[in-house]
Amino acid sequence: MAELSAELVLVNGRLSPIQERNLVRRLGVNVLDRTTLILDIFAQRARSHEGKLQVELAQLKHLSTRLVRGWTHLERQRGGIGMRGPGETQLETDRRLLANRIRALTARLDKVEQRRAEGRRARERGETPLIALVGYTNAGKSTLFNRLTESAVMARDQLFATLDPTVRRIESLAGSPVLLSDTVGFIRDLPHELVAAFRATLEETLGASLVVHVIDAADPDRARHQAVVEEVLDDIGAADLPLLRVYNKADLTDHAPGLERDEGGEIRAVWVSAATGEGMDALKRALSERVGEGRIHRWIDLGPDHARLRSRLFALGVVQQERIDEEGICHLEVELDRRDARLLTRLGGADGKLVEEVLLN
Ligand SMILES: Nc1nc2c(ncn2[C@@H]2O[C@H](COP(=O)(O)OP(=O)(O)OP(=O)(O)O)[C@@H](O)[C@H]2O)c(=O)[nH]1
Ligand SMILES: [Mg+2]
Repeated sequence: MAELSAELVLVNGRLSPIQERNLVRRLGVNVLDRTTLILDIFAQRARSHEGKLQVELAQLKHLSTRLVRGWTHLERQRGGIGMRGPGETQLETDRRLLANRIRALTARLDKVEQRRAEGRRARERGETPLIALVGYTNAGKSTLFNRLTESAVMARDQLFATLDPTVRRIESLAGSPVLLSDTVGFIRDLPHELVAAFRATLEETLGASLVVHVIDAADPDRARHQAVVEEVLDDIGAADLPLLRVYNKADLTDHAPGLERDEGGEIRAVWVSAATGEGMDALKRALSERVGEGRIHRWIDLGPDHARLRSRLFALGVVQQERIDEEGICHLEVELDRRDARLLTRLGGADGKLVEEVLLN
């Protein structure tokens, strides 16, 4: 946390134009607000093509809001960013060029995102369950990811060490293969431009069968950071996915590594140290116990009045086999996420009721 907070003391909050100009003079830089700073860090960390595009786009969008709002007083001091058209002030030229670049980047990002969505759908069709690691920045997600996959994703004591989602296949975690994803860390008061920029990345999480919330157990701000992450999950619509809380860095606390269960025997949390490897067996047990939980695998019988439901199930690609008996009743073997089943209840009427009774019970 140290890296950013020293600078934040200086720049947090909105500055008046006069304060801003004085700071520009004193420091000789234009990096003056929290968003610009975070974006700067993001720009240094982005590795993938998509990550770089997302950061550049967010930077330009942010710059353009500042051009409109607060930069007129700096107009004469700056060189500007391109050739001035006839009768244009420098500010107008800057705005026009920015708008062009933003459009071009948006178009390129749309394409990249489309390709990634296709990849995600292909994965879903493949039906290998996805476990998504999420958590506040610096909680230890990448270290844990490396432990679980025995791979070497960059783990560092710095904010946003990971910007691009990484997905690996683990052959034998829950007895059967699973996919594990490591994603960008969340942060308190993430400026809304950034939430928008990384929405696509965060939405990877929505495809997960199990969300693993990695929490830095030794963080003095633990409760607040934990709440922030769960609010963001709520925001992107991931609140009703199965969630497992993992308290990492147990080595820095008095708490023993291992499983915590509630009175009903349900796993409440797991304490681990990704750094020392303590608690990893307990974590693996918890993951395999919980990952199947969000899946429904059963037979459903559909009469002729359930044609709509039948076609929706086929469209979702969740039908494993179909047998039609002499009375014309379709017996379908389906395997799907509880979440998808819940969405199907929106069909309402007899279809919704059947989903409720047969799939969700
Ligand atoms: N003592 C201790 N340190 C740990 C543990 N797990 C991770 N760390 C350290 O915590 C720091 C952050 O770890 P990362 O794995 O990069 O954290 P992250 O959540 O991926 O961070 P971002 O990608 O920035 O969101 C690194 O210095 C790790 O070495 C642990 O169990 N114990
Ligand atoms: Mg990381």
